[in-house]
Amino acid sequence: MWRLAGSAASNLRRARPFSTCIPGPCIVHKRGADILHDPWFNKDTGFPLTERDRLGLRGLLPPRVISFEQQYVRFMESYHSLEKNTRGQPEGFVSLAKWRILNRLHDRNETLYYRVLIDNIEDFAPIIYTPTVGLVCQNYSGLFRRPRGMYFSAKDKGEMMSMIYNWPAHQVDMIVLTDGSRILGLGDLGVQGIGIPIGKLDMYVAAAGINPQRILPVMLDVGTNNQKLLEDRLYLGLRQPRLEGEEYLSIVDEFMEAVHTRWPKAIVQFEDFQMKWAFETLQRYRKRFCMFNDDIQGTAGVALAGLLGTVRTQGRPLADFANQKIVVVGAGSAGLGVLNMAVQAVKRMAGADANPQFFLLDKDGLITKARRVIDPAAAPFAKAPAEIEKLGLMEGANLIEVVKKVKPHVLLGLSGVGGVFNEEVLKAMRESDSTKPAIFAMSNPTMNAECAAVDAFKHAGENIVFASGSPFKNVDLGNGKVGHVNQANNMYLFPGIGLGTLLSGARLISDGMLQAASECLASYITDDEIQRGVLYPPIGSIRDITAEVGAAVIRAAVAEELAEGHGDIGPRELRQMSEEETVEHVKHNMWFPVYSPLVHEK
Ligand SMILES: NC(=O)c1ccc[n+]([C@@H]2O[C@H](COP(=O)([O-])OP(=O)(O)OC[C@H]3O[C@@H](n4cnc5c(N)ncnc54)[C@H](O)[C@@H]3O)[C@@H](O)[C@H]2O)c1
Ligand SMILES: O=C(O)C[C@H](O)C(=O)O
Ligand SMILES: [Mg+2]
Repeated sequence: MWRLAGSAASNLRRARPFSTCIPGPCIVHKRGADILHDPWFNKDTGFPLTERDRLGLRGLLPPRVISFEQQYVRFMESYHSLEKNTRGQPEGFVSLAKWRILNRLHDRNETLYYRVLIDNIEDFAPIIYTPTVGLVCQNYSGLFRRPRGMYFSAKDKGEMMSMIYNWPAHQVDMIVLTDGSRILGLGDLGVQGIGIPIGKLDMYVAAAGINPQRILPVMLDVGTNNQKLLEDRLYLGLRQPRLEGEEYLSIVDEFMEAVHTRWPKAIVQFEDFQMKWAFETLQRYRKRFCMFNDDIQGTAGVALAGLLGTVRTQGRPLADFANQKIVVVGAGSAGLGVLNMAVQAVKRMAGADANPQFFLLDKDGLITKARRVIDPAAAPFAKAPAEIEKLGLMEGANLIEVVKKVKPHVLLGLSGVGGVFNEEVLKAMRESDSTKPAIFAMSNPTMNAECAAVDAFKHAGENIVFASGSPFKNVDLGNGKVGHVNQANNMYLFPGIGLGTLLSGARLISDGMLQAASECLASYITDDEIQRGVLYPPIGSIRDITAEVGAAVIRAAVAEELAEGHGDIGPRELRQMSEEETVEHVKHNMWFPVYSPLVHEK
């Protein structure tokens, strides 16, 4: 019987798996030192003596066998002493040191890595995901020690069909793909953007229980337009300007064909593509491949769930969403994705003729039909000049004017510009027509957030509802009152979208499946939580919420007759499952990190 000390022990106990599946033996095709160097199978000092004999490991490890639980405690102790030893150091330095220690474990022993990640997700998500992952991408070429995932470059044209077979796993379920052109709000980071697919897939394992042997982060390196990187002698990507037009698309086409040939049912999540390619590739592939764009579609679902929550915080019926005045700052892939989904929701609630009160701004101010050059994707949301003249506004009006004149219920930022919700803008939100004005500063990472949580409560008032894309601490409002900070991040949906699609066996991801995911997230929050300004569940319960979202996606796929089944479970069985049974089915299929007995096979 082992004993654990302090919080490491309680975390480990609290996070017992809800999955009942007992892992069977795992077949390995290697022996000896090769196993110790393979993070998928390595157990470090945790190999039992019988296994050491069976796998040719005797003598390659110190004699004492250390249990999984002891290894866990040991890691957490070294993590906590790192925290102690770096106290008072600059924030970026500390975050990178934490990322390094986690990354070393990731490279060495994935089972232990994912166990500590799942059990401590609240503390570790800000390290392996936003905001630290942004810093990691910015410094990737210098931090690089070992490769992770696959790199397809413009120089590999014509070779991808054979290259895809270089990946050692027989089966891949989930791929996250980027071309590095718009990494968070940090711009074009070229090959260094690979950190994002890695972080997203870590969330897939932690939140959705996707087996880490079946995930694949991919970088499509078509060059970079980041001059600083092109001049950096340590830069690890192609030192050439980005491919454009047909040349670019032919590279993405070739990659998608190669993936589809080897793993016809793998799901591809497009991540952090600059806007023009984000929309173009979504349109190009969504009917042919099982894919989605997380920044357009995942973000939209999370934002819509939060927007519906804000209607509830005002004590109004959900149908009142059709009357909400929402100012969206940022007309890129994320902002337009949100508006598309929000308009669809209004039309469902108030009929096709409804005229949503949504206002869209980009770097040139309020977008109206009077604008000379307008992006086709933004055109449907451009206001008619006559309509806004009534409010005393005109084409290109700046943010402060718009907020003062519109008095919006919600101010939502997806601009990538840190601090654009300045003191004046936030103070103007005090005149909002809502009893509970909502401020969503959704841009990432932290320094690119439109405002910090503390400033939002200070300037816009204590009765606001606040959400940000990157985590902020709750705000102490004095007198025992707390301003709750929500994290409006697509991490609440993409893992469930991927897992639900996988288990449904659908060959494509429909709008209905995405809408079901968003509605499921929206309905997860109780009235009591809503009263406290809580719009999203705590990240500590992300595995639970992902199971619910996954089940909602499966049921939508079944209802639309897209579900073809997965493994032993066919479409008929899926159709016959009740709502609760579907959730149980999803939970049962979530991978959970424990050491499986290893059996060698040649
Ligand atoms: N919280 C989340 O889940 C989430 C999801 C996706 C994207 N994001 C964040 O949203 C941001 C934008 O992402 P994107 O893919 O839409 O980028 P994008 O480059 O496609 O779009 C950015 C938009 O912001 C506009 N903009 C720039 N400066 C502005 C200013 N001063 N005022 C008003 N608008 C301005 C641009 O004109 C453009 O329309 C990034 O920081 C990203 O990290 C967050
Ligand atoms: O990566 C995130 O944290 C969210 C989102 O996908 C983004 O691009 O900012
Ligand atoms: Mg993204």
